[in-house]
Amino acid sequence: MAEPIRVVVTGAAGQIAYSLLYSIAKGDVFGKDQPIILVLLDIPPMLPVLDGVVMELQDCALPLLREVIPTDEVEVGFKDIDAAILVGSMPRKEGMERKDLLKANVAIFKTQGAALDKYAKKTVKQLSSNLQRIFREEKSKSFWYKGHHVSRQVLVVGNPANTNCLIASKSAPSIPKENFSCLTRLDHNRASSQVAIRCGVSSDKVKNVIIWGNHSSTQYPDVHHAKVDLHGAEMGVYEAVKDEAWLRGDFISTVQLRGAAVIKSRKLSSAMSAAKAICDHMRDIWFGTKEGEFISMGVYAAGNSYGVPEDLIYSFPVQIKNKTWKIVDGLPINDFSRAKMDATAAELVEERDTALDFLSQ
Ligand SMILES: NC(=O)C1=CN([C@@H]2O[C@H](COP(=O)(O)OP(=O)(O)OC[C@H]3O[C@@H](n4cnc5c(N)ncnc54)[C@H](O)[C@@H]3O)[C@@H](O)[C@H]2O)C=CC1
Ligand SMILES: O=C(O)CCC(=O)C(=O)O
Repeated sequence: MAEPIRVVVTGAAGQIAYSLLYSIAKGDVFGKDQPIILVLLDIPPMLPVLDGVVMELQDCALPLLREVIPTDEVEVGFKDIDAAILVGSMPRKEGMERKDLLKANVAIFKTQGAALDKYAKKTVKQLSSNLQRIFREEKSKSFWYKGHHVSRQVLVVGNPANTNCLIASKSAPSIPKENFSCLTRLDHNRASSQVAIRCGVSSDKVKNVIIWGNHSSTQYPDVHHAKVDLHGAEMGVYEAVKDEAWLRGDFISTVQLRGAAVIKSRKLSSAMSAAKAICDHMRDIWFGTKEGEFISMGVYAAGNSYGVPEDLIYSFPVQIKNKTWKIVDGLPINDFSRAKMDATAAELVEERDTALDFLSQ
């Protein structure tokens, strides 16, 4: 059996982690033969709660789970990690926008980026030499050579996720920007599911929806390139749904505002579906996306072919192979889509500038 990998989850005493940790520990993310050391990072007042989570994980008697390390120290949390899932931060309450969390949360991601830079450094050096070797070996395979190899992955979940991810990455200058991504898979899953329900098919019959931009109410769920398998016949979503007004109206706003709708109803933000999306995101990084399919994730925008400003973490359609992600280039974009992609980019520029302003004070 393989050597154990070390996975840190921050905010490990919180509600998302409560669903997430079990799925990771039982092999849903990194594979059914991959032993795991789980590192649980939270703040000092939550240590007693973490003790309870450790007890429960032990009580699950999961064969892949080799060790559980609860801690409130970043130097323990981030040491030699193979994957970091940064959930820990404040969630919004009813009536707030996610960007209202900027001031409270961006400072956390600055500190954690700096800690990753410092304590995950050894593995990062290893990544750089891996990168060089892979680039040498893969030079002839043009498509994936242009992608970004990621062996030590940092996924930012805490909101506002895109901007927190950008700040964490900027605070970790020795770690390649390609190692950072933020979660928009929950929005992606919501969009697929809405189309599937509308068409009366299961959600696996819908592929290639795209979430462009920010994990916020300006995000653009786009189905112009998506396909539905409608009882054996594959067709475009517009053709399958036959209701352009819905696709351009309520479909988009339902996905954009779903997080707020869940908060209104549960008085707590999405947790089970967020944990499932984190698993989908990480599993696709580890094992690759299906042939001919793409998924959405927030990645560093440098070099994109869609005219999105470069110094942002923006959600794009992405394909992944051999732990190498690549933005799907060259999809045709109509005027309707262009306007929405630009609006969400503008919000991200504003969030980034506000965050940098807070951090410089
Ligand atoms: N990107 C996405 O799709 C989604 C993002 N979220 C975001 O995820 C975050 C967490 O949500 P929940 O688990 O529901 O919140 P929660 O309040 O249940 O748990 C958050 C945990 O983070 C801990 N924490 C706070 N500061 C920390 C720090 N500096 N280091 C380590 N841990 C720290 C808290 O003590 C708490 O245990 C929120 O910001 C929420 O808005 C939630 C759902 C989806
Ligand atoms: O909406 C929020 O602020 C928290 C949860 C979340 O990001 C979501 O449900 O999409």
